[in-house]
Amino acid sequence: MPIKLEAVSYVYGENTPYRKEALKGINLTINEGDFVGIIGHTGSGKSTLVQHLNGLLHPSTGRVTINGVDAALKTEEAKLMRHKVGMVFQYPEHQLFEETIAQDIAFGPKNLGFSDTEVAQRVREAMDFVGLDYEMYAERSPFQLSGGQMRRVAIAGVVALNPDYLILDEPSAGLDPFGREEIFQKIMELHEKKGITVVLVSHNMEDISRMANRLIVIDDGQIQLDGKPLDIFMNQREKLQAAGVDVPPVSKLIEYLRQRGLPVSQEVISVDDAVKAIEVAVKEVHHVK
Ligand SMILES: Nc1ncnc2c1ncn2[C@@H]1O[C@H](COP(=O)(O)OP(=O)(O)OP(=O)(O)O)[C@@H](O)[C@H]1O
Repeated sequence: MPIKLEAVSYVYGENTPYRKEALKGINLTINEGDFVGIIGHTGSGKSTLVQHLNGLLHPSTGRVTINGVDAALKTEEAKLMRHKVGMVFQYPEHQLFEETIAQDIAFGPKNLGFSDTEVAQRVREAMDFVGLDYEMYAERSPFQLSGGQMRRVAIAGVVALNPDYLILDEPSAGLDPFGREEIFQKIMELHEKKGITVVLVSHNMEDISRMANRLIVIDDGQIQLDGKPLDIFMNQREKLQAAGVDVPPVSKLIEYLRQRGLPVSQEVISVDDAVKAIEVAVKEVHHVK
C-alpha cells in the first residue's frame, strides 16, 4: 500500500503576518519496502512533510492518500489507514509519561482497543524487538534510562502498534555515538526482519546514506533530488566536474574508510561514495540558488 502525496502544499499561519509556505507542490509516492532518507537543511520542510504521511497535518492544497484512501477523512477506513503509519517524533522521550516502561509501550495498543492479553503480548514482543529485556525493564520507570534506551522505549511504543510504515524524525538527535548506533541497528532490523517501510529524516548525511535505498533532498519546501544514493552521487559528481569543481577522488574515499577502520570492499566504497554524494548534492542545491 503506497503513501501518495499529490501536489501537496502546506501553509503555516495563513492570513497572518507570519505566513509561511513550508511545502510547495510536493508529488511523492512512498512504496512498500522502501527505506527512504529525507535530508535537507534546518527549516527546509522535512518535519512538515513527514507529518503529512500519517494525517497529522492535512495539506492546504493537494492530497495525501494511504492505500488510496484520503488521509484527511474522518471515516473509520481512513483512521485505520493512518494507524498503519507509525510516527516517532523528534525527542520522542519527551512524550514518555507513564510510570513504567511496560505501561508506556502498552498505551497505544490499549487505545486501539486490543484485549489485555493481546496488549501484553505486543508489549513483550516490542520490548524484545528493541532489545529491552522484559523481566529487567518492564516495571522500571522510563525516566531511569539513558537517552538511547528511552528512545528505544518510544520506538517500542510505535512497534507495538504493528505499523506497515515507520516514520522517524531525527531519531539520533542528541544521542552519543553509541546510542546512535543502537538506534540505527534497531531501525535497520525493523526494516529487514519485519519488512517495515521506513522514512527517516535526518540532517546527517552519513546516517542516511548508510541505510536508505532512496534519498530525497528537500530544500525550501520542494523536492530537489530523489533517487538512489549512488545515482545521485554520480549525477552530482558529473555535474560538478563539468562545472570545473574539485570533487573528491575515489582514492580519498578509500583513505577515509581506512582511517575509520572500515573494511574497504567495493560495497563499502559504494556506500561511502553515497555519503559524499549527499554532501555534494545538498551543497550544490544551495549554491545553485
Ligand atoms: N508551527 C509553525 N508555525 C509557523 N511556521 C512554522 C511552524 N512549524 C514550522 N514552521 C516553518 O516552516 C518551515 C519548515 O519547517 P520544518 O520544521 O518542516 O523544517 P525542517 O526541515 O523539519 O527543520 P528542522 O531540521 O529544523 O527540524 C520553516 O521555515 C519553519 O520555520
